[in-house]
Amino acid sequence: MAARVLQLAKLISDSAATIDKACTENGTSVPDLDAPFDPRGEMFRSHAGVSVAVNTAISAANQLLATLRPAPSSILQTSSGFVHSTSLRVAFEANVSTIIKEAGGDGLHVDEIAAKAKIDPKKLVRILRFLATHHVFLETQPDVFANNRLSSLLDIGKPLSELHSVNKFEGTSGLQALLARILDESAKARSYTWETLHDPKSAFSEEPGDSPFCTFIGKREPYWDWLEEPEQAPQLAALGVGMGVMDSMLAGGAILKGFDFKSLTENDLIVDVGGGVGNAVLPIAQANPSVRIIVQDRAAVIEDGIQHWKQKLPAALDSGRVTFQPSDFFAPQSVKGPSVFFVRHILHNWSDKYVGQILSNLRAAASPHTKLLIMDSIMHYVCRDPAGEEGTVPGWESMRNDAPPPLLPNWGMAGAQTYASDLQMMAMHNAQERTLLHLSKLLKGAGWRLIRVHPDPSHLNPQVEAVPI
Ligand SMILES: C[S@@+](CC[C@H](N)C(=O)[O-])C[C@H]1O[C@@H](n2cnc3c(N)ncnc32)[C@H](O)[C@@H]1O
Repeated sequence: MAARVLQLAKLISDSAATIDKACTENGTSVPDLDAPFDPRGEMFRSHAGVSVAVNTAISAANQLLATLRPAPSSILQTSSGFVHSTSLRVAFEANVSTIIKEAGGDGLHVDEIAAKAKIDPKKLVRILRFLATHHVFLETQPDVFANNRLSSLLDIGKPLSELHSVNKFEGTSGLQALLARILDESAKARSYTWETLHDPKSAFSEEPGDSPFCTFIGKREPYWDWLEEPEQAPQLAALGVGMGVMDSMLAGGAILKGFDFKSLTENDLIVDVGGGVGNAVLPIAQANPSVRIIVQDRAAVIEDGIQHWKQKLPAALDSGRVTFQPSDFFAPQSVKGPSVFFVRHILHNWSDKYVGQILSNLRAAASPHTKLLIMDSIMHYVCRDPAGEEGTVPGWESMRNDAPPPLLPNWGMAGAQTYASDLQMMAMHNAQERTLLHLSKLLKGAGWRLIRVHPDPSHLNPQVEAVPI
């Protein structure tokens, strides 16, 4: 009997039928894996029922793989997961996708790719073959490689001749900038996770200086401080652009589908706390031409932010409606009683001890009418959720949407990105993503009450709303 295997296979074939029917009815199609990435090809995901069908198929396919593959082979494959990131880094840093694209035609011989990349073709070919086996690049003829949907995302979209500049990511979607950081210092930091968790000096620490990243660089210097070293200028610039990837992935102004930013008037003020270059509030400023916005961040980031807005929305800067302000969120907040304190991708960079300080500083500056809006991933248990008191918060029900058995309740591989992000926070900052219950307790401890969750259609960035107690 292989009842479970048949059950998983049926979930996959039923999902495929749902996707096919939706595409046929809407005149769209599932993009070809062998063709370069085109954002318009993602249209099919918005048809009714398709996103659940896609998640079901992804979750079931991975469970089927784990069920059918010999267990020793599965665990060996998992143990060498780093080969994916190291191989991807070689292809990325050597600009292989751009070299292939600029050559035109149906693919390029590895000797020609390697000559342009100035690396040994005998070594490069094995890396490209490993990646092609995992659906990144195509080997169209022996030793000839072409771009496919995944490998084309390694191309920054600028000519090869411009890819040596420090600001090569400026003006891009940010995906490649983020890849650059993940494949470099993040990957290296993560490989020191065990050493850091095992060492009595760092094992139970909540300090950012005790992260696996610090073990890797060999000094207790938190990531944000390291980024400010003059020799890390390209890394700092890339991270600023990389943060914008969340916005390009949340196409269609998804940030505006949660909290009602459009109802704010010229009497309202949003303070984007730790706002970086102001990527998160840019769509808000575009959609609402009245609301005033202050973007606060470390002094080192402010000038990048101003330059970013000079390109994207100069009128907002010129009118003074949007301003940048150097600020430290561990010091008392200088802006009192704004309409909204907006905190995106900040709390997940800090351990509970520091999140308590950030939230308390904001609470001390809040008026009774101030709303606190937090955007971070919300973690789910892998098992079914017994839904404690957080289950009564408006919006939570539609966010916690368990997968049907025999799939993992948290949708397994279909939702795995948030778990990777959680461990990324551990590696770089000794910090974490949180469950709603965890966040609710931290809010309460700092004088805030959780009142609503605005689920995000893409599940990447729900908005959590709180008010002063
Ligand atoms: C992950 S980024 C998020 C940026 C922005 N909120 C967004 O969503 O695009 C974290 C930001 O926190 C800023 N930051 C780190 N420590 C800070 C501090 N003590 N005070 C203010 N900002 C800080 C960093 O400079 C960085 O821009």
